[in-house]
Amino acid sequence: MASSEDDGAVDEKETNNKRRNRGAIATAWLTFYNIAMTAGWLVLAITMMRFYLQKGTHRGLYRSIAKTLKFFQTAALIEVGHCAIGIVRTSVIVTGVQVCSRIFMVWFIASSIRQVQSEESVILFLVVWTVTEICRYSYYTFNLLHQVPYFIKWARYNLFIVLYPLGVMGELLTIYAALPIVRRTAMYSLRLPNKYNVSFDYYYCLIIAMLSYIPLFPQLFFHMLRQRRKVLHGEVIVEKDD
Ligand SMILES: CCCCCCCCCCCCC[C@@H](O)CC(=O)SCCNC(=O)CCNC(=O)[C@H](O)C(C)(C)COP(=O)(O)OP(=O)(O)OC[C@H]1O[C@@H](n2cnc3c(N)ncnc32)[C@H](O)[C@@H]1OP(=O)(O)O
Repeated sequence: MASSEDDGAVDEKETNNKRRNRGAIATAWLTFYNIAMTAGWLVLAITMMRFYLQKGTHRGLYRSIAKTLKFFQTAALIEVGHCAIGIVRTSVIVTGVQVCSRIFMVWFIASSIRQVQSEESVILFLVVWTVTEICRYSYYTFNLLHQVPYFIKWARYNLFIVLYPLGVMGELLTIYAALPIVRRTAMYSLRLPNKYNVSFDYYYCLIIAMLSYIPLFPQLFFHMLRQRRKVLHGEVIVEKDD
């Protein structure tokens, strides 16, 4: 039977092999990608702070950052590609759900429904996403350089305990605020009769999206708790492949 020391050695070898297998080009690309994303979210943080300090209100703030937000949040789709081609050791499903739900919030709620843009809940999820992403992408960058300052590691694997529920609250309250507007305007909906003979009601689609947080959010949260135990406490966690 293999001893735990042997297991540890095998584990370390596997990690080194995976790092070596990633190759210099992939590492260079990931470093560039993470630096660009950290910079993008820093720009968003600075723009939001400047807007609030100058205007003294959150009204109009969303419009001032909409383009930058759409660009950098949509660019996160590349991460699903990273997982799919195996250059980062993360689940395609976990990353896909996280990224797609954010893209949905940005494109199909906050940017499409002007009336919700001045809701406090929008500012809540924007601030939470911004803090999270600055910590996450800077952690990945330093990790690739094998020099992670402890406070960044600490922030990456502790802040989410508070920020994740707050972000979810901001997102759900925003979708909730959108419901009456969507119902009134019948936006993105297709009513019968029509030449395709298909009906689609965006209002019910939003209700289903809200309900889907119930099974999906705990899975994302517990995934992060497992990552936290692995990174901060060195626990070896055997994850099922996708
Ligand atoms: C389409 C209709 C949708 C309808 C709605 C559906 C609702 C679904 C509910 C979803 C709720 C989401 C709510 C959410 O939006 C709210 C918020 O985000 S609030 C803010 C707080 N959020 C967080 O803190 C997010 C935390 N979660 C995550 O970070 C994600 O789980 C994930 C992005 C997937 C990251 O997890 P991951 O498994 O990657 O863990 P690690 O970060 O520890 O990374 C593991 C290893 O991979 C390496 N890695 C990963 N990415 C990179 C990269 N870009 N560059 C380099 N390396 C990378 C990382 O370093 C680790 O490597 P190693 O093990 O060698 O250290």
